[in-house]
Amino acid sequence: MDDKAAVLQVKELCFGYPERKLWAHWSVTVRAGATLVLGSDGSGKTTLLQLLAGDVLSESGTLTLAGVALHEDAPAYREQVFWQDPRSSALDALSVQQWWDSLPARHSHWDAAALAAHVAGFALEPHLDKALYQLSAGTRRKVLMAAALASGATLTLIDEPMAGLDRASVQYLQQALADAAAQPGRTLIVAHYEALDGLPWAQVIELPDEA
Ligand SMILES: Nc1ncnc2c1ncn2[C@@H]1O[C@H](COP(=O)(O)OP(=O)(O)OP(=O)(O)O)[C@@H](O)[C@H]1O
Repeated sequence: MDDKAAVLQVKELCFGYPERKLWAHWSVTVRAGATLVLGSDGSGKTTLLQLLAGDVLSESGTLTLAGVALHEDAPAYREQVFWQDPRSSALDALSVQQWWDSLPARHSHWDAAALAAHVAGFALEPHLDKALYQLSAGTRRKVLMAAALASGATLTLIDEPMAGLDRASVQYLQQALADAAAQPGRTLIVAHYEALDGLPWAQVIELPDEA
């Protein structure tokens, strides 16, 4: 692979939980566009996204995003990343609009026009003043996807995008993901348990099943 096209380089990553070794000296190069992390339940998809976000630190190895190494300048690395764990309750008390309003300060390429398009595409208008804890799982997921897509981040990490989505939203999401992945300088890494046909994956990273 041409290293000039590499956006994210993972070298010699080692990480595991006490009862589950997940990566031993694992290396991968991710290019711009959309990459699928494919794995069954418990294969480590969420953990990998947390590591790539710099949210969980590896035991050893290096992560370099657009030339910035996590171990050398963690704030500059993290500034380039959009990651929100869908299972986290940290944002529960905020309204949808309050959470979104906090994001342009963190993401310098935030695209307000794109967010407005995603509000329409996911039919989110009636939910903007509700607190996140009041939302159904599917609506919460759409709120998160709208932010991820509008973030303009160099690296956007998305966990299980289709969970709880109605058919119309799945179709909208597929198109919106493809459009975001075509934006110059953006890399989207999407974790899912099956192939998600219909998206122009630049790369597929398969994780082995839990032993
Ligand atoms: N904080 C933790 N402490 C200990 N073990 C953990 C922790 N988080 C995850 N694990 C274990 O690590 C493995 C990978 O979990 P992870 O959630 O990353 O997988 P996943 O592919 O996202 O699965 P799922 O889709 O079921 O969430 C599993 O065996 C899980 O039980």
